[in-house]
Amino acid sequence: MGSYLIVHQAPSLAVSHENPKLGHRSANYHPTIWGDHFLAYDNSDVVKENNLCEMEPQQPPHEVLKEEVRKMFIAVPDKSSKKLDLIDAINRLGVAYHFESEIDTSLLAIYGDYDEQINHVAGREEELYIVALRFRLLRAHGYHVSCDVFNRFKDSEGNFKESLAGNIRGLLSLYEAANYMVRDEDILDKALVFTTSQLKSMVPNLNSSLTTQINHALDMPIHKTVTRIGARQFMSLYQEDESHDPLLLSFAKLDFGIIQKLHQEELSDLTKWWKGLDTPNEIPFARDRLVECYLWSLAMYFEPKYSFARTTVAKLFALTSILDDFYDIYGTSDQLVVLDNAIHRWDISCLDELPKYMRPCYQALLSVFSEMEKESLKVVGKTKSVDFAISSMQAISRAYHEEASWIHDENLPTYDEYMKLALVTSTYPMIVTCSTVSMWGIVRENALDWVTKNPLILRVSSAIGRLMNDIVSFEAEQERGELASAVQCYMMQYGVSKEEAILELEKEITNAWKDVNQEWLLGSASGVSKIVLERIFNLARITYLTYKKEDWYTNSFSVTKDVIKSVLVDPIEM
Ligand SMILES: CC(C)=CCC/C(C)=C/COP(=O)(O)OP(=O)(O)O
Repeated sequence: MGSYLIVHQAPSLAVSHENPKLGHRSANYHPTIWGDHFLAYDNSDVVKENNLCEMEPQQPPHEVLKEEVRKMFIAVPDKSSKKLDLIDAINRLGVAYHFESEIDTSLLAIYGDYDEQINHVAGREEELYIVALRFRLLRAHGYHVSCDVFNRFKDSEGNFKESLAGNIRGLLSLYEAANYMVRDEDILDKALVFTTSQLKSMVPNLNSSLTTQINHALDMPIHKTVTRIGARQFMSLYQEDESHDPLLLSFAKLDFGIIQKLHQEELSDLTKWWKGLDTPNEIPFARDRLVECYLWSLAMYFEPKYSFARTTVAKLFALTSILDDFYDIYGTSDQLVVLDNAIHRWDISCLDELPKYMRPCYQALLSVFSEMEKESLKVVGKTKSVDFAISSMQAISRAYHEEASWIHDENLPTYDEYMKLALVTSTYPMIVTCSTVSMWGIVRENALDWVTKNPLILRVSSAIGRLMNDIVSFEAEQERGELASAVQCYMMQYGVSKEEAILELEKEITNAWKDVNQEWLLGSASGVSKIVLERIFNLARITYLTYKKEDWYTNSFSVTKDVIKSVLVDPIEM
């Protein structure tokens, strides 16, 4: 396998202004660090979705192990705390998708007994772990259980009992549970502050394994973790835990390896497609980030049955990233008018009107949606839904174009004006619409009606994306003439400093997560497609990883590289 690190260090992102007023600027983005790496994966030995029984020769068959895990799951009574541990491990190891109905049945029973079980608990410190775990698993699966269960761990002054201080397991469990808070749950706000400070203060005195575990949790709570990335990391922790189940671990590793091969094959095909666009030569000023885009799409859905949606959405992320660079960086005002019109006419005959450098991207865009039509015709016998997907792409183009006019006119909109467009250019409404259409046959038609109404969970996760992105990238964008950002517009509208603006926007992000949690619970209870809700949730998760410190999408020399390596390159050791 060839080396994937073509470029060994991040070049500066200094901007070159050929003509800042009219466009044709460049942000000097570094080239792809993956090159043709994924082309090298040989497709012939890939185990496909319908052939998951194939395995490494010395391993027990995948299906046999799966049935053993199923038996083990059924053998543990729902009333036992061991069941909660097992559900948690299965979830965190990334194999819950094999046991959905078993987990649902158990959690329904656990939910049925919730009040009774809680009444049995006297609030002893050692019970904090299990109370918090039960709460977390039920909320994660859509049950709106009450946070009053944590009252019993408070002292007469309403603070968490000091005696909980040494209870690492309980504190970690409460910390993870508190991340599922919705608005007006003061006790969970307090729990998060209390557990965070307690855990941080313990770190210097703990052994290295516990330190890793705590630092890891503080950095990335389970709730905000992308399943596939979390699974890879959790496997090592689980293996070190003396009470781990070797059979479950073997199954999880085997499953991870099989799916990794499928992902490598998909990336190999995508790389061939991407090479057809010849981005390094045709559009050298644009970000060449196919693999990073695939990671985003993989974060939304890793399971084999979503292969078509996953690859389609990866293509859309990659093409949208190029469009963003046309509008933000390189296109002149006149060229952008032609581009936006062509996207609105959605007709291959527009090709000749476009500047040469825009043509491959336009052509590829139209053909991705044609593939979507073909698939839709094949799966449900009609293509109407693809019109909604096209409209969502046209809406992004229009919004990008309006944003570009702010750049060219050196105009700073108010925060409210800015956010109206910026929620569209976050890409989430388009991605979720196209994703829903690409999952045809797996989701029901009314899911698309719901998505096109731009429900609250979609609006707030778009806000998380937009605000997190802007907080880490507004200064670099400003240097190259993109004045409008959430931070800048907020400062202007409210007459506050940069620091104050960022603080306020961070509060908005915290509240947005509470709304995502609330809408997850409400949506689950009111019959909204869980499959679609989960995609939106997962978008918020990959956003959190990508933008929590810097723009790790644009800069591939970052955690993104390590994550891609761990999920898509490094084989799993059995
Ligand atoms: C993986 C993803 C999210 C791909 C979609 C393309 C995109 C909009 C990336 C973010 O770029 P940016 O930070 O330059 O966005 P903006 O210009 O909207 O701030």
